Amino acid sequence: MKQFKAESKRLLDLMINSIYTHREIFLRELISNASDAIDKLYYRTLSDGDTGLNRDDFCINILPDKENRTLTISDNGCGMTKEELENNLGTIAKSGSLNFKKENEQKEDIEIIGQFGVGFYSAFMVSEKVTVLSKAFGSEEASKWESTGTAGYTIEPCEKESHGTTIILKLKPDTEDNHYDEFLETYTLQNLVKKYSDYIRYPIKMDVEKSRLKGGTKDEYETYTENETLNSMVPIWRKNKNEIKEEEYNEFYKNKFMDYTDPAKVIHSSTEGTATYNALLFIPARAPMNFYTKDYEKGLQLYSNGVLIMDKCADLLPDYFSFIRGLVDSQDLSLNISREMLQHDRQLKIIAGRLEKKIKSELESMLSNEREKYEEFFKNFGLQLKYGVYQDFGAHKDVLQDLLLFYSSGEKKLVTLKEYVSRMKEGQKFIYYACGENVDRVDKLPQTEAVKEKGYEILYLTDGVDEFSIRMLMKYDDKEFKSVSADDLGLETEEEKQAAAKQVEENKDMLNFMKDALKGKVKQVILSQKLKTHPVCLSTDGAISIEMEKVLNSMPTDEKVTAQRVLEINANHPIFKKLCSLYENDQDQLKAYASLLYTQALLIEGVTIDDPVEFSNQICGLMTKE
Ligand SMILES: Nc1ncnc2c1ncn2[C@@H]1O[C@H](COP(=O)(O)OP(=O)(O)OP(=O)(O)O)[C@@H](O)[C@H]1O
Repeated sequence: MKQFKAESKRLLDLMINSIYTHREIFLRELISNASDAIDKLYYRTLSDGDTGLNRDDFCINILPDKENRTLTISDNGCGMTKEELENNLGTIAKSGSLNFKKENEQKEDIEIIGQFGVGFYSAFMVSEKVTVLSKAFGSEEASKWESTGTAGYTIEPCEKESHGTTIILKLKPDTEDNHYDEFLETYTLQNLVKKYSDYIRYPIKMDVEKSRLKGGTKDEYETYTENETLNSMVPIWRKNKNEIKEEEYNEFYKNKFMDYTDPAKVIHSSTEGTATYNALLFIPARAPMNFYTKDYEKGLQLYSNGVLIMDKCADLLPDYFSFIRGLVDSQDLSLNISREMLQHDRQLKIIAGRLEKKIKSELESMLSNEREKYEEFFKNFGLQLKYGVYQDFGAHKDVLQDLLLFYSSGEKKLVTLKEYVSRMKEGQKFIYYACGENVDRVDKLPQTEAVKEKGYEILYLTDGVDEFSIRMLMKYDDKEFKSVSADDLGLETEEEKQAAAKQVEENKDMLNFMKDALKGKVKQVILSQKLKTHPVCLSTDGAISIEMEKVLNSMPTDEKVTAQRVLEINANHPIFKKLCSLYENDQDQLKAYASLLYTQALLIEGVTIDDPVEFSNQICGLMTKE
């Protein structure tokens, strides 16, 4: 049988130019390799007993050299023999690290990063020549591997004092669009280490030039060089919860997610089993400025073995919890070659599912134990939860319904649906709600009179999305929601209903006359069952309410919707008698009255009226009538 031959040159070309989208990750890859090499030697130390090595001596060094345009990354890890150099760096997709992992599978705490055998070649994205000097631990000889990329490589013996590997990158010349020399800037290198390799477990060091006040002077400065450790090494999320102080979490959050305020809540969880991960999540104390805009990007940082894989992994959070900031670190992820994407999202789905449950239970416990704090949270992010109920055709309503708060007419504060139901009166069939711009306005709505008179609580819905969410919920604890503007509020007895029907029948002609006078603006004019002292109000027939009409029509589309309006008149109000008498004696005046009453009802609902000037003239007409 013939063997396939890897077209090395083409493969390398492919590798260099198409695997990675950000060339800056070459540094992450080389540092990860160095960390793997140190890990391997360290494990050997553990199993072979005394090798004369001390864990504290292990480190990775970065050395930029602007004059020669080189960037050197060196480690004092296991190093490579000539054969290993040949095997590992001469064969694309050959990973010594993967072999090591397989051979040491039974050992605990192995956190080797490499697995694909391609990361090293990312160096060619920024380098015209790569030189590797390596000396295997315990060997006397060192070798030099050198390559300019697709043309091949050379290996020859060389001098190297101590064990480990030194990689020298000769950076490509700058072009108009590509400034490779940015990788020689201290600032860039510091940032890249912080971004991708902050939690590598060995120190990553670099000489950094600093300035200080010259001894004995007050305003003279001198520069000096300090060998600085660039990474913080210990990921706070891997520490034991009991050992972390609140301030430590807060500082971490503020630095990492660039917020000025301490988070409202820290959620730190570690899980083993089907998915092993550490998660450190935060609920911000305030919604970011752009939170409710298109610009806001949800997602958690995703680390694999302490190396940053993705800055905003959206799949880890459902939209309704998009306010959560934080990170997840897992060894179990199926990474693809570039570590820029995940291969299969099964593992990710399991983690996301667990996180969702965890976030929900944290919110629930905040709601029961820290009510004030929860209300503050709800002020910031409640809208997102309400959108969540409405989104995806209500698929998430069960998850979210107990996290919602609405203002209650009875309690005069925010209440949960559960609390509302627990206080429902005997015989109360529905959960009542009323919509409007703000609590004060809703409180004054004439439609609320009859329900209030019964001593029933009403939920005041003041956000545009509220009624949509409530309609999506349909029921809570088997109790239907009912708008106070609905035609049948379920408040009357059978006799009351019959008496009302009789009264409507008796006044049918007048009510129809008024309807015609309003020229199609209302579907019906009826005698109201919900008004007690107020003369008039508006209700709707059909699926769209006045509030929904307002919300839908405020959206930037050309299509406008209209709620089917019903004008309700209070038969117990003196105006009713007046209407009856006008119907008998002055039908022209009745037309004007119908229009006036309708406009008043619109104003009460907070709907802009079409012709305020005409309204004003009509009122003045009445005011000056002798
Ligand atoms: N600094 C180093 N010290 C010792 N061995 C190294 C070093 N860098 C690379 N190697 C060896 O070369 C192999 C290939 O490295 P490369 O970065 O291409 O792949 P990898 O790290 O195994 O996998 P991945 O593509 O997932 O990063 C490694 O598996 C390792 O055996």
